[in-house]
Amino acid sequence: MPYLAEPEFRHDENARTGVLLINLGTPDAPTAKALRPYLKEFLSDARVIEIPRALWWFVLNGIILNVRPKKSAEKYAAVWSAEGSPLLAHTQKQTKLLKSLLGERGHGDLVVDFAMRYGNPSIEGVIRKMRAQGVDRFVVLPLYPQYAASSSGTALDQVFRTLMKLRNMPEVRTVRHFHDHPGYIAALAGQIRAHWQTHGRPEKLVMSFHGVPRFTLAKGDPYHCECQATGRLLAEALGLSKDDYIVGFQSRFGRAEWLKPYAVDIFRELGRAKTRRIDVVCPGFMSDCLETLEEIAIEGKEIFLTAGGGEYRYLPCLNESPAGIAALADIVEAQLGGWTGDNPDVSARSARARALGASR
Ligand SMILES: C=CC1=C(C)c2cc3[nH]c(cc4nc(cc5[nH]c(cc1n2)c(C)c5CCC(=O)O)C(CCC(=O)O)=C4C)c(C)c3C=C
Ligand SMILES: [Fe+2]
Ligand SMILES: [Fe+2]
Repeated sequence: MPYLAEPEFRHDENARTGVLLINLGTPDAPTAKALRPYLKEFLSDARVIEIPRALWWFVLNGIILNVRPKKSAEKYAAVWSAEGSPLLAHTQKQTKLLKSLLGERGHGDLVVDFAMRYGNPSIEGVIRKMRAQGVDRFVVLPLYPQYAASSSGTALDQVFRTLMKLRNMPEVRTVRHFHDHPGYIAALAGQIRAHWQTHGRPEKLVMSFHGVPRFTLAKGDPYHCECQATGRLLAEALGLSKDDYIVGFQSRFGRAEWLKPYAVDIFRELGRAKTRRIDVVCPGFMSDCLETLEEIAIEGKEIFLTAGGGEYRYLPCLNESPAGIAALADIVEAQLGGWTGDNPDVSARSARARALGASR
């Protein structure tokens, strides 16, 4: 087995705990040239595209990678900022803020970092970096509130693939979802309530989640149910009745049926019904990204207004909001049980080593 190079084992070092946040990843630039390798890595993942590999290889390499990079690059260019990709910029800031909040809560010894499932910084690269900093206990937190095999599942796969290459296996705790976490729901509700205090309430609140192929539901993926649960809990927190809100699914890819109702159909139908105002939130995304800023804030608005709708307001994701960061800190803290302070094994070992040294 070809192991990765690791620091030499030391008797006298305490275990260090690391928090590894994982997000999806994003191209290095909003250009077709940068999109191609990013899409190739993403769409070659068997957790994402579940059709026979040989057939998919021809479709991906023969059609998709010749057409999609240019089209997607134009969309990315519409949301790219001076800080680069919004997804990357938000994830970087969230990591910093989380580290500082955990420090304020007495966990200043934690190593906190982030990696991307596709593109840079890679999961393997960041795990190696954290190992070099002495981390041998990992809390892994994919930044997806709802579990899907195609998001959280594949992020964890990549962590485990990396661990397979380590001789000295670290301890690992993984967070598979937080779709019903009270802090997360309260953070979402607080942000929406604050918006309504200033701008009044809409006729309908649309909660748009990233879609997945419909067949994954029948095959046991909990994603659909977790999105519905988040929607219900958020509506309860806001005191909404069934008629006040609707849950939909966006970002359909390919021709297969995906989870319904499709967000685009909701926008069109609410527009046709001359809805006075809709507010749109994307609770499944912890950060604004291409899917929220382009597909929902720009395209969705156009569909609604063109169909005859009145006012369309897109409300940002949690991003750097203090309540969102506090929810992440709560989730991490819940995983730290027994992992903080000195490792008794190591303390005993180093005391023995010191005693031995003194007696020589
Ligand atoms: C929120 C969780 C996500 C799930 C579940 C998910 C499933 C999924 N996605 C695709 C295809 C694409 N998604 C793309 C972008 C994208 N997807 C998510 C999140 C989930 N995807 C995010 C956060 C982003 C934005 C990344 C960014 O850089 O801002 C893209 C790339 C863009 C494009 O060309 O449209 C593709 C492709 C599938 C097929 C899938 C489930 C099967
Ligand atoms: Fe996606
Ligand atoms: Fe999209």
